[in-house]
Amino acid sequence: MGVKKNIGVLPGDGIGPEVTREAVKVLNAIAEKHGHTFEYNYGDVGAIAIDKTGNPLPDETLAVCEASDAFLFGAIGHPKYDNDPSAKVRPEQGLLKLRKSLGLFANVRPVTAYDSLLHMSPLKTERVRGADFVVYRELTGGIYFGEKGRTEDGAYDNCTYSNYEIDRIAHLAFQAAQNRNKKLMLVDKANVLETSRLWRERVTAIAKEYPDVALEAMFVDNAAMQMIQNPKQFDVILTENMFGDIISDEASVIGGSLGLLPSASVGEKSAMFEPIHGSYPQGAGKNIANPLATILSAAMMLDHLGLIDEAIEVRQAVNASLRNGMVTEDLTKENPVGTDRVGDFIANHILEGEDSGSSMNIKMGLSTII
Ligand SMILES: NC(=O)C1=CN([C@@H]2O[C@H](COP(=O)(O)OP(=O)(O)OC[C@H]3O[C@@H](n4cnc5c(N)ncnc54)[C@H](O)[C@@H]3O)[C@@H](O)[C@H]2O)C=CC1
Ligand SMILES: CC(C)CC(=O)C(=O)O
Ligand SMILES: [Mg+2]
Repeated sequence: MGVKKNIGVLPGDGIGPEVTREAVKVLNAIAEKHGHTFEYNYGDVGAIAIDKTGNPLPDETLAVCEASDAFLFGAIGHPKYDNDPSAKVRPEQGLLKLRKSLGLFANVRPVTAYDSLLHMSPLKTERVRGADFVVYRELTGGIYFGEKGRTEDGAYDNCTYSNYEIDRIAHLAFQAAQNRNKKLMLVDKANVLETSRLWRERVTAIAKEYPDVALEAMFVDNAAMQMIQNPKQFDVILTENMFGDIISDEASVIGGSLGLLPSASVGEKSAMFEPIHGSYPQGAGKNIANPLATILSAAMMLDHLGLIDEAIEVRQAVNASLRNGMVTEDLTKENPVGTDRVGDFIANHILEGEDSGSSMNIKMGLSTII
């Protein structure tokens, strides 16, 4: 029987509107096939919201998110702010405020080396074949949210973490490891940072509640190198906000493009689904952006909404697009197709295609994460 869901959509800036459009196209195909009703409510965020209202996260947008069962987020950011360090109001504030206001403390970023894309990775094929891990990035604490400011001759950004902020995401990461390969890697800088020492203390104590999970810790500088050298050693990575931001962009090299990595940003009451990439302003309006990260984020949303088979169908259709070379120019030099054609292919495959089995990991589903 079909279900009815209220889905928020925040396209944002740059390529955001183009990639969210394709994700909605794919959700519509799922709704049509399964008799679901997805009602979409749109909101402005980022530079477009500043242009219209002066506020990067207008109250109406927050209300759209609060009223939704789940919402999709495209990307924010515009060169006019990137090139003006003195701008007082910035698009990024909209995203940070959204995450904080809705308590979206856990950002789950799965990383997969797709067999059909191994040739795209700049890394040696055998090094990445089978790589499959997930980053649990803390999303509402740390240096992005600490007090910041200028002094007479300098500037500061404070990094703080409470026990509570560490514990709640640590439990989620341990539970994810229990559902996967039972390995958890804490990534920190405990040789230097007091906050990292607190992370080690708390996570080591919590590990006693998960005796079936092997906990290890690695300094972030080493982890950045190991991720390229031997990505297959990782199963679940747990880390703080900024380290998670940086190493997950790095991890996209394993798959072959930043345009491939989806994420879920979840909390107690709300859930947002967002590609890990930004607004890629150089690609905006050219129909060249890879929509797969956003489409795969929509698949994570379907998992979250309890539509597990539908999420699998989306991932199988994505895999079919990769196998068939229906990909944007970041993934192929030969006959790339446009953003919209990738979405068309995936939507049509859902409605008409057959798929017997997929090599794509489906353990990324939130049902196994939270
Ligand atoms: N979650 C968000 O909304 C984020 C927003 N930003 C903002 O985005 C703007 C641009 O930032 P950048 O550092 O250039 O990061 P970016 O992620 O927008 O782009 C970096 C590079 O990745 C590639 N790329 C990204 N998304 C792609 C896609 N879907 N398809 C194909 N290639 C893709 C492009 O080669 C691009 O030059 C800035 O204003 C920044 O603040 C940056 C990161 C995250
Ligand atoms: C505006 C940034 C904090 C967004 C970002 O880079 C991210 O969340 O990946
Ligand atoms: Mg980032």
